Amino acid sequence: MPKSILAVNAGSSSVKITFYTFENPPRTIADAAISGITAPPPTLKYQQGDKKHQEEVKEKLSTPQDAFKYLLQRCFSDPDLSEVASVDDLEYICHRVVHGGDYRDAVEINDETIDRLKGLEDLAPLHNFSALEIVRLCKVELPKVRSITFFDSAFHQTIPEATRTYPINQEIAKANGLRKYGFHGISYSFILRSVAQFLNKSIEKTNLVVLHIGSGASICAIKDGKSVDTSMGLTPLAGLPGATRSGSIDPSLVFHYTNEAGKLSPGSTSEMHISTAEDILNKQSGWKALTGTTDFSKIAVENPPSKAHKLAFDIFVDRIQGYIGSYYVKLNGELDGVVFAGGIGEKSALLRRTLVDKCQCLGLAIDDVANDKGPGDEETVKDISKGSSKGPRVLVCQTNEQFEMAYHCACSRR
Ligand SMILES: Nc1ncnc2c1ncn2[C@@H]1O[C@H](COP(=O)(O)OP(=O)(O)O)[C@@H](O)[C@H]1O
Ligand SMILES: CC(=O)OP(=O)(O)O
Ligand SMILES: [Mg+2]
Repeated sequence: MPKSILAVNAGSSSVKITFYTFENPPRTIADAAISGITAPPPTLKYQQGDKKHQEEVKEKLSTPQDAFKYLLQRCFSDPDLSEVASVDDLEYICHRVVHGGDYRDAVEINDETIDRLKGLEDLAPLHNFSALEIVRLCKVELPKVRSITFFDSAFHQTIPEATRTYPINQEIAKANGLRKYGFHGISYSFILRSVAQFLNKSIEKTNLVVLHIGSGASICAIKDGKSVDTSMGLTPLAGLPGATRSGSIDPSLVFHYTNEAGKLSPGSTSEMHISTAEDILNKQSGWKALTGTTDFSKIAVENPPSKAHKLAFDIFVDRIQGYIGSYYVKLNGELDGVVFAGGIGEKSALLRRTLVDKCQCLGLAIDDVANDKGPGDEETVKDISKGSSKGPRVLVCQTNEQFEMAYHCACSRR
């Protein structure tokens, strides 16, 4: 039986896995996800071909490792999933790790790299912990399967020095790795390749402003196929607000918010240390703090249920508009398109319409029918620009981080 690739995308409250055939391009075999690890009961979503299934999980799954083990077992024991019946069917496991520090590329896990990854955990405990726990688990429990870690930050290694440097003491900055790294790069890499192909252009000649907006949101300026700026920074907290994140604020704010800011947060564990300030700005802010919901589909509606919902929507539009303007100028107005991606970017016609309206002066215009319809299931990129528009294209791209990892794994390791 030909071997397969398993791609893992672990967050703090969810673990998504996808099995692919080990071929170029990879083909999806099955998709499974556990969400709600931090707010039990956890939910399992499972998709294999046309078979879709969702259920509450009875077992206690309190860590990402538990969720990952449960998902593997579930898939291996499915009699309809003969292509992946045991660990012996796996050639590679690809892991999405958000913070890759100075890594410019994906790395294979061995004793040496696992030590280097430990250093990254200190830089971004909140974002790397779950993924690295699963990487460690695979090394111990699935030692025969090779693990590759792909980093969100690697795509942004091309950001120029003046953009990535914070104006602080440079000796301290260098010693502690304090600079802009940027994230969502696995997604940006997928979007760039897909959009360049859609526009029939070479990647090296493609200039875009891309919005990856989901529960974490960021925006990226791509010039000649390279990231030249992005809104997230040292950590994924900077830039745009998100489901529970504040995005950029005056850094002094948090010391006026609470005098406990520098203390360890109650959410810290013996393995993962997080300050109260980080906890407030990463987990107790954003849409949740403003409206009580983390679900942006309840906020992006024509008639918002409260003033707070309307304010949350307007704040998001305001911040994104500011970045689009800034990146348009950084790209010297020479952009092929503005691309909407991520759960919100792909699904919210209202947000796309509102933003394009606000950016009319840049020549952006959409076709309302195409925008309302959005992309079909099998449509990776959809052009929603107005037919007569001479400005940059307005595009929607259904991004896929798991596929991107499997694609690079299959391309480079066959
Ligand atoms: N129709 C919609 N309108 C607005 N937001 C939506 C819609 N459908 C889903 N979303 C939002 O997309 C976000 C999830 O985005 P996604 O990129 O899938 O997640 P994650 O960032 O966790 O990977 C959630 O905030 C969800 O509410
Ligand atoms: C980097 C980041 O914010 O990731 P996510 O959107 O998956 O939370
Ligand atoms: Mg995501």
